[in-house]
Amino acid sequence: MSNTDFVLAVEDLTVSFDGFKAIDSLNLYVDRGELRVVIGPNGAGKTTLLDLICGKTKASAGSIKFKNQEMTRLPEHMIVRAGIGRKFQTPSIYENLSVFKNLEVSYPRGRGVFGALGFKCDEAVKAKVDEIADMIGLADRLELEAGLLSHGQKQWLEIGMLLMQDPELLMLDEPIAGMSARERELTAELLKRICRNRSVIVIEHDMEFVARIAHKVTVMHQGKILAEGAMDKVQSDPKVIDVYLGH
Ligand SMILES: Nc1ncnc2c1ncn2[C@@H]1O[C@H](COP(=O)(O)OP(=O)(O)OP(=O)(O)O)[C@@H](O)[C@H]1O
Repeated sequence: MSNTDFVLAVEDLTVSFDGFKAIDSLNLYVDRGELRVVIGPNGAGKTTLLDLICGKTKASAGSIKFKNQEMTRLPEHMIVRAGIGRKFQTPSIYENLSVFKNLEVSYPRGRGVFGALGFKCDEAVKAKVDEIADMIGLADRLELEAGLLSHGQKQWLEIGMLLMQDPELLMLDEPIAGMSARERELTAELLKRICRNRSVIVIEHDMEFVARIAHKVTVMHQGKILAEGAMDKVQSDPKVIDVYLGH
């Protein structure tokens, strides 16, 4: 494929586990500044797709281009460095460190030879922490121990930790699981702010939330794309109703 303006271009992507194709010749194109939601029944391959993009799982065949650079042969840390951030379902914050420290240690400079926790905070890092804390709504919680945050706030902190690395593509797996209605609302607002200057891929089952945030929806089924487009178009697609929404 020639160079494209897409931030992410996935082509003919396939991964087999013992002969079973969890992802089967899949094509996916994500624009800069786009918020894409991936939906589909259990086992459709949604999580596996994100695992492939972030390098956690290696493709059997096909191509994943991020800003026109091939990712499929890169190790995970190089993919992170290229600008792809991934949040898993279970939060991985440092519970006994403050919100400030959690953000500070996530600044890329902190991963040096002295270890993540050892480096000195300078003004640039502090400014970044303040900017991100503001974005995730935790500016007035900076000194609080992260373990004392609410479930929703912990999820936002983890998103903030990813944002400290300024990813151009952020991928989130079911970000509102276990959240209250108010936290869901705030998360929708947060995601809208985040995609102003980066692309976001979200896996989600809650259709009300999907409708609120998605620019475009991709429906997966059996490792392939069943439908793709605007939410209202996808929602009224008989194929989608048949395999997913009708259940
Ligand atoms: N490492 C693996 N080894 C073997 N099979 C796997 C592996 N990872 C995923 N699979 C299989 O691939 C299929 C797709 O799984 P995946 O978790 O990607 O689906 P999903 O759409 O994210 O589902 P859910 O909505 O339940 O999270 C499933 O049948 C799963 O059992």
